[in-house]
Amino acid sequence: MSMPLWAAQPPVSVTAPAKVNLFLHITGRREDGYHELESLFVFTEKGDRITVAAAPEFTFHLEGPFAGALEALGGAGDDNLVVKAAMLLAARVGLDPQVSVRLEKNLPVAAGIGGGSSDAAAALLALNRLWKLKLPMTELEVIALQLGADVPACLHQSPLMVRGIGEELTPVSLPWQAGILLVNPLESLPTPAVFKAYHAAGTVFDAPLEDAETLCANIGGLSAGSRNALEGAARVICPPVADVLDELTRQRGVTMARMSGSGATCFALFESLEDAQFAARKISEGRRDWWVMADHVGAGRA
Ligand SMILES: C[C@@](CO)(OP(=O)(O)O)[C@H](O)COP(=O)(O)OP(=O)(O)OC[C@H]1O[C@@H](n2ccc(N)nc2=O)[C@H](O)[C@@H]1O
Ligand SMILES: Nc1ncnc2c1ncn2[C@@H]1O[C@H](COP(=O)(O)OP(=O)(O)O)[C@@H](O)[C@H]1O
Repeated sequence: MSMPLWAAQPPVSVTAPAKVNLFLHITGRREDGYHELESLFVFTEKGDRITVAAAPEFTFHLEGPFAGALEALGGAGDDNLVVKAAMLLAARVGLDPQVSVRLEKNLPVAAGIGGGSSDAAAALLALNRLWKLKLPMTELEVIALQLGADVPACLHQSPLMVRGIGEELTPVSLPWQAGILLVNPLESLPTPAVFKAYHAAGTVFDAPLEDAETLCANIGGLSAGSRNALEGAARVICPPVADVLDELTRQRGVTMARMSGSGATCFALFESLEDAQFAARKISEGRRDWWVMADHVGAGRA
């Protein structure tokens, strides 16, 4: 098979960071069953890693500490969101997907931190560069939404207010930065199961916030004036969520602790990265069966 013109390009690598919902309100439900959200998304620096390179034919290679977990959930082949993203983008621009795609899976799977969504978004960003497509963000967002509700937001990799089912995006500039510690009890929690439990517990939708930007301007206000609407449901179907939150709340320098997305990953914000790293060491010593990751979040561009 002949090689395409862009075959001389060097490989492109893009990090797929963890997405953290600092708050997650559910404001309604559409007729197709999807929920309308109001949520503040922030992104870590560390995450999965996607590398794409020109190749004679399409290949997909999965590696990293959570490759086995993803394989067990059936995500090692054509169902991987990275593969789907590559196929969708190639079809959209009329190219043969002659590309090798490598995914280093460092983030836990089905964990409320959008690993799959972030991988799909990173694959779109990487291929947009490798294939020199220069598609604008707005066009990538339309393709991304076909891959999952969270995928358009994950293209941005910086703080956003997210509404609708995930397609209404407002970049926010947070006047603070914080250390963050993510902890997952290593029980995967599928998103649809959590939404189902949320309904079983009796639905009370959150009212849209009057001034979300002011609420997010400081962590105290954010903690007191918002919540994760799925946390109660996740605690019921996955009791270790409560243990993780108890452990996080107990750490030195914590300013806020909460679950992210549909769980089971929970996060704590700290005054500094050092405090988050200290707590990471302490928690991993006591709970070797949990996944922990310290990083920092905040700021962002307006
Ligand atoms: C809940 C959130 C919050 O950020 O995150 P995660 O916990 O998945 O990380 C997201 O909205 C998840 O987005 P994403 O993971 O892309 O969802 P999709 O694959 O599109 O949908 C998975 C399932 O979740 C439910 N779903 C998802 C999004 C939404 N706004 N309403 C829903 O009801 C539906 O049952 C759907 O079948
Ligand atoms: N690259 C990928 N990484 C993670 N999960 C993936 C990927 N591709 C497909 N999936 C599937 O998507 C589902 C949700 O995974 P993930 O995005 O990690 O969850 P969450 O949105 O709760 O954080 C999993 O059941 C998994 O099988």
